[in-house]
Amino acid sequence: MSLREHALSLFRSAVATVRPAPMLKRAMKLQGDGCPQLLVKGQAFPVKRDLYLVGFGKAVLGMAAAAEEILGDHLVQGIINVPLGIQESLQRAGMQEMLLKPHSKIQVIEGAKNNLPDPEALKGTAAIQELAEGLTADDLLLVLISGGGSALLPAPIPPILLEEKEKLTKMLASRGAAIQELNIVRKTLSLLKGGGLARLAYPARVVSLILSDVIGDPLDIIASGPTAASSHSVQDCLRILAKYNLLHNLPKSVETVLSCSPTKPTALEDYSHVCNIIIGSNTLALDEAKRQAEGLGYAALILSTAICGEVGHIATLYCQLIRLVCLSFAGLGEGPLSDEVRGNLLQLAAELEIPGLNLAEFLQALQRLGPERPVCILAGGETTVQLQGTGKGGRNQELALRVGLGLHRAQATEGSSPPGRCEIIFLSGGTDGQDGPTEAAGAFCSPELVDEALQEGLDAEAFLSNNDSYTFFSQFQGGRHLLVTGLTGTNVMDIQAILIRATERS
Ligand SMILES: Nc1ncnc2c1ncn2[C@@H]1O[C@H](COP(=O)(O)OP(=O)(O)OP(=O)(O)O)[C@@H](O)[C@H]1O
Ligand SMILES: O=C(O)[C@H](O)CO
Repeated sequence: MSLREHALSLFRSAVATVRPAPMLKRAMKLQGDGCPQLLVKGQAFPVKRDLYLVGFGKAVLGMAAAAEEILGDHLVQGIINVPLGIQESLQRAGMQEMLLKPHSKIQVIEGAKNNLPDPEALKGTAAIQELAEGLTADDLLLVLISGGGSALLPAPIPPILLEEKEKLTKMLASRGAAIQELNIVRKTLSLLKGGGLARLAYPARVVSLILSDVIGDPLDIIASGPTAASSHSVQDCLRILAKYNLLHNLPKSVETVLSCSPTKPTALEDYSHVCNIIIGSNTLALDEAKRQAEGLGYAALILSTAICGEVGHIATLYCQLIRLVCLSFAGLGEGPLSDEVRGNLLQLAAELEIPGLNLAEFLQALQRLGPERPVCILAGGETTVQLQGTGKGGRNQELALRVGLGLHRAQATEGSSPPGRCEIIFLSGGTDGQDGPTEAAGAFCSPELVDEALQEGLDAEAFLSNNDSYTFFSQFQGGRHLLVTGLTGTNVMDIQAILIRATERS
């Protein structure tokens, strides 16, 4: 198998492990007939009367199908908001287990085309809101939450219009706001986000099962925390709007809502009826990829599950890591050249502030690896892209193209192939199967990409400067380097795999 096939198979197995059905079945059970109890990760919740289900997010269809199977007749009614086209896409992909059965008690509403709130998602949200409002103290509400939930549960506080909120979030995203910042703003302007759904469902017991797509798994940020106490205030929102220079041209309606927002977050006591439980994350997916890589004969290391920061800086980080491995394969793991690369990497890591990353320790582990076995470096997280151009792309394709360009430049300055001649493949992909508003999940690259593209008349750098990575990869070698999986029905952020093996020296 080629490195590329290995990378693809690692990506696929990482995604398979966080598919909704196996994950939900591992996490939840219904126990006892007379007085049934819902058991979630060791916690018991008595089902006193009726059991309801709501959900929103890219992975929620499969989560709901698995939940309905577990809950059986105890489930009275459910409503879920899921991405537009997901049922057809999963059907086409033969992923029947992610679809609801024909006489399901769960109503499915599809919306949020291209991960943006729309009137369909608004309609679904109104139905969820009505269901939550009608619950009593003896009811239990199971809430299924996954990434993409923010766009699928829009409820702008009047008089804010949906289009106004959409425009503002789009502007924040395009100026490089991180998901934390984006969702702090969304929470402030929404009825159901920031714990609003849990408050509406009171006095019913609320149990939320959450598939995390945010670094560090923060309950109040994932899908904008509709069932979690928010630790943020209107001042945090104002600070973010000021940071991105948006404070001075806000719509009147947004100004009105901001001026009436409570200055303190809601008290924790208001959430004593709620239990939020993370059932899946990027870590779970990367652990599986590592296991698979080892099975394929690689010395595999996980760099971090919290990769974040500007895409260009992360590309540099990966290029330098690749260089270090190649130097080590060439027997130059110790010496001035490697020391220089290590110094650059530590400097970069200090600037990037990737949560929990101990790069010095990682580099030591890397140094201990010999050239006998191929090396696999795995990482996960979510980079940010500051859009400058008008092209089509996503952060994974942009990252792959930048890494390709970086490896090419390094070769050009060294005047030869990487020392010791290494075969290298880099893959970056979104576990949801959709990278930005494109049909691809991500892309592969290698150090040869830039030269090969030039032979086809494609200038990688020009595409990058227009944020047009998707167009580049679609045209280059007939789209061979695009990672196309279709919607996967799950979502635990992005995954990167770097595979390197030593080749014969020339
Ligand atoms: N032309 C482009 N080139 C590079 N990145 C882009 C481009 N257009 C959009 N993006 C990036 O794509 C991201 C939005 O993609 P997507 O809708 O997949 O978001 P997401 O973060 O996966 O959504 P969620 O977090 O809700 O699951 C943003 O980070 C945005 O900067
Ligand atoms: O929906 C959202 O807000 C993002 O996917 C983060 O969870």
